[in-house]
Amino acid sequence: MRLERSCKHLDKIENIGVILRPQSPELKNVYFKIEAMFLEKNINLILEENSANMIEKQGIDFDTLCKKVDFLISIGGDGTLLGLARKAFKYDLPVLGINLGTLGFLTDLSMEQLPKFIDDLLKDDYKINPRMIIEGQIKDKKFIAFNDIVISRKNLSTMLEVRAKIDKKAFNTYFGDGLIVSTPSGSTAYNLSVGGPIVYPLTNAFIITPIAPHSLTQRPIVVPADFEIEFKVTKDTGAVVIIDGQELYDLNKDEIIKIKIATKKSKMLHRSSRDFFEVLSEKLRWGN
Ligand SMILES: NC(=O)c1ccc[n+]([C@@H]2O[C@H](COP(=O)([O-])OP(=O)(O)OC[C@H]3O[C@@H](n4cnc5c(N)ncnc54)[C@H](O)[C@@H]3O)[C@@H](O)[C@H]2O)c1
Ligand SMILES: Nc1ncnc2c1ncn2[C@@H]1O[C@H](COP(=O)(O)OP(=O)(O)OP(=O)(O)O)[C@@H](O)[C@H]1O
Repeated sequence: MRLERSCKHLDKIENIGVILRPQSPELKNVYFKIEAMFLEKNINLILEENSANMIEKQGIDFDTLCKKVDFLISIGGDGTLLGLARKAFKYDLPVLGINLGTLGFLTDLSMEQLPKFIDDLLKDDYKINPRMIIEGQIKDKKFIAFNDIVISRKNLSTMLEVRAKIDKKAFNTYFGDGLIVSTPSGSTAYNLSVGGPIVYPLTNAFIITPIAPHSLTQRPIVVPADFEIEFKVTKDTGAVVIIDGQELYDLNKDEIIKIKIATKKSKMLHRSSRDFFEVLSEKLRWGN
């Protein structure tokens, strides 16, 4: 398909690391089914230790796991895959999502599609898409986001005032509930709910979308991937920064959060037939 880019394929497929959705011991039987499907093709699954403990199996810690495996599988929903993609990023390992969650927008495969996918995998028929990652920094604390970084008001009864600079030049002051800085992959998450644009996942850009802005002219803006952005909360009303809905930091008055696109990309393993517009149609009911 046009615009599709693929990373280098895997050198070998012998060992795969597995992470299960937390607090879901009911995934035990599903895991055994998946393990049997891979074992039949002489591929070993190795469980990460927290997932293993949850279903009373043996596992190894995440760092050791990443040194042993050829790629990683998340079994759960989008949240589990997001958590895994963020952790796998520094090891440069591709991640595949098997969907046992509710929406499963990012997760590629259903249990029904898995047997064919394993056959295709062994025929080198799959794709590894590069996904843009956002890097954020507040003082010395650095973090990464796959979907989005949200600057949100902490106090429900007051409005947030956030000054924004692009490439060190002031460009806007946002008044409202906050704002979302989203990657193209994250554009279909919170960004979409507050009226932001859907951006094709492999586009080289990121999106700044105000949340409930108190001005009719405040609109989402799509900016090139090499811009560096800074935000500063200018009133003492209390603000929080939320990364992919999973990590949270306070942002005090006059503290600066710096945001830019990481030079490295995250790697998502997909069926070669996966098509973004089909996902929109199936999951978001486009055209229905
Ligand atoms: N009002 C909202 O829509 C809202 C509010 C808070 C957070 N979020 C989103 O939730 C994300 C975290 O997801 P989660 O699954 O861990 O939490 P969650 O379980 O609270 O899920 C939020 C929903 O967003 C979906 N989702 C997540 N990433 C997506 C993506 N890239 N494209 C389309 N849908 C996606 C999930 O499947 C789920 O249905 C955050 O990154 C943020 O974007 C959305
Ligand atoms: N590694 C993780 N770190 C933090 N939270 C996580 C992690 N994995 C999963 N969660 C959280 O657990 C909850 C449920 O997980 P998940 O999103 O995978 O399932 P779901 O909600 O059934 O599926 P979906 O997100 O596709 O609707 C989510 O709120 C998610 O953010």
